[in-house]
Amino acid sequence: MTSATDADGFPILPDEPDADDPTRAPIAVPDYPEDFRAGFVCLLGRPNTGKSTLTNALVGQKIAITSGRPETTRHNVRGVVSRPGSQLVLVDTPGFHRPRTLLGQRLNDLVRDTLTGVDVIAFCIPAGDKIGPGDRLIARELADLGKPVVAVVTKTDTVSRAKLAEQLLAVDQLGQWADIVPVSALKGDQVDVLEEVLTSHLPASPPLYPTDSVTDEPQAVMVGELVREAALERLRDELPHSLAVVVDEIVDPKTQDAGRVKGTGNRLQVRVSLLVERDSQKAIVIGRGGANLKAIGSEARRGIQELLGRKVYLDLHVRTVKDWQSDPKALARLGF
Ligand SMILES: Nc1nc2c(ncn2[C@@H]2O[C@H](COP(=O)(O)OP(=O)(O)OP(=O)(O)O)[C@@H](O)[C@H]2O)c(=O)[nH]1
Repeated sequence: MTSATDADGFPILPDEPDADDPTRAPIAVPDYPEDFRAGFVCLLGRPNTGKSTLTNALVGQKIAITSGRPETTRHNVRGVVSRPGSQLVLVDTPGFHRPRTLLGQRLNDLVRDTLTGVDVIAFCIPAGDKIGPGDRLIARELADLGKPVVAVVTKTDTVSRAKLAEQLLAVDQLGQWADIVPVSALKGDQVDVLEEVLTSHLPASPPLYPTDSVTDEPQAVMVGELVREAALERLRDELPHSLAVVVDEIVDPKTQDAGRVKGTGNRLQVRVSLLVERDSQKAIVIGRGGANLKAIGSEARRGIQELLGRKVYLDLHVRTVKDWQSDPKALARLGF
């Protein structure tokens, strides 16, 4: 077992969880109604079309990186919208664009991989942008997928009603859409309608993520993102897209039984698993003498403490799960 300590001398445990350790128990999914709907939604569109902002508006918290510059989103970001009768799992993809560069080609492959695993696709087209070859390219790709596609006309606050009506017509003529929804993520306009429409295209399914806490879930997503970002930053090109992050649990010793970690005081205990597909990747993530994992842990802990506004004990584990990317639903039930 490789072990490392973080900057405060607390252990960062990179090995398999102890099956008998009660703090490692999977998160229980509570009872759900029989007609519960749950599934994956992929937000798709050219760069800068408002996908990240819309993800944030749907989830209700800032979880994706947004910026005025195109193509800032380099990896999938998930948000979970839990309601009493439904659960939308949002997958935010990199911008879909013409494969001019190898990196572009890789991003497009990633987009296609993502699309095969989702239940409904939301295709984002800004209200004020003329429909161009990029949009037609995406529309063609989507036509062959056999999945419901909701055309989302974004940034409606930037145009007049007449312009919006014109754009809705143009979008209607662009392809076969399950629905067309105009929305302004910035103003929060029609975001609830979009949520309803997307949910209507989900299959009957038990919740894919724990539903007990609507407000805690985005927090866990953000914690996971911070760990993932720290890992990608540290590992750069060594480990491209086969790294997944699972937040196993967040325990507050002030209000919950804190388990068996001695010497961590009142720190929030955050347990996170890094999933890789091969043992060779596991060795990369851990690094020599645990150096990579230690650096990832320190960097992520700084961000998590800033996010949550309190001291955190971060417990990182690296696990090999063969081909975790191939079955998103099975993975979701594993807690991913
Ligand atoms: N006025 C207005 N601006 C918006 C709206 N949604 C997004 N924007 C702006 O459009 C720009 C791009 O938004 P993002 O959400 O980063 O777009 P994206 O599609 O995720 O971009 P990539 O990561 O490059 O693919 C940002 O400057 C946003 O503030 C909206 O509803 N109204």
